[in-house]
Amino acid sequence: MYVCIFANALSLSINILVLFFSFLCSFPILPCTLLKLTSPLICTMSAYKDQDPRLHGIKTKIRVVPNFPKSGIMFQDITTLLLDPKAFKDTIDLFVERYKGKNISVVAGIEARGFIFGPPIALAIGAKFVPLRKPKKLPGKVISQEYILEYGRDCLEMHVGAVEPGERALVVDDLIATGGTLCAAMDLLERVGAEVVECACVIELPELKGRERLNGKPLYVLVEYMEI
Ligand SMILES: O=P(O)(O)OC[C@H]1O[C@H](OP(=O)(O)OP(=O)(O)O)[C@H](O)[C@@H]1O
Ligand SMILES: Nc1ncnc2[nH]cnc12
Repeated sequence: MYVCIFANALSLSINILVLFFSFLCSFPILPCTLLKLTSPLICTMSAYKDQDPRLHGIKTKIRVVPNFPKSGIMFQDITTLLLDPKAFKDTIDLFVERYKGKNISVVAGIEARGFIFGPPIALAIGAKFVPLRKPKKLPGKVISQEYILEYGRDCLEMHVGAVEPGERALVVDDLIATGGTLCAAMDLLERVGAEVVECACVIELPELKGRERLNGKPLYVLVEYMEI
């Protein structure tokens, strides 16, 4: 009799499991939801993978100019995005939604295009804005960091005293290519004792593998551009 009760219980459990899985399969959307819940890395590093409806509009407003400033470079021109107030606002809003309430006290923007996106984000999240400038532009005492670009060499500088040890910083730029610029920016901030919480860019050129140069520091981008 006990064998019979056990066999019935087993068969009931199998039936419940079969019913549960058939139920899951009748909702094709569910596996994506589960993937989102179980793999935050995939979902948080590139907003595009989340398919926020605003992202398509942003991507379509970025103009690609072949062979600028040098032959072979596919230049990502964000000036066309700035011409569209909705797409520009959506860009800022997406970053603000991500960083509001994260206790970030400093937004460091990289010259020149990080100066366009950084200040509105800083104001909206209640942080100060610190410009990281090209050499000999800042009048006060500075610290400097050299780096190598997709098309040349450059250097970034930051005012001494602009950022205090222990501050939580967000680095903002329009684009990551090789990652050299973001590395230099993070080096400057970490040299004065700040904690870089994340780097944020509108565009990533994934083929240049800049993300891999950031020593595991999180990078959040809105759109990716593949050259092929
Ligand atoms: O990931 P990386 O290979 O370092 O390249 C990214 C950097 O290149 C571009 O700036 P650029 O140096 O052309 O300066 P600009 O904004 O002053 O024109 C871009 O705005 C980033 O700051
Ligand atoms: N392809 C690109 N477009 C715009 N800015 C860049 N900085 C480095 N590479 C770039």
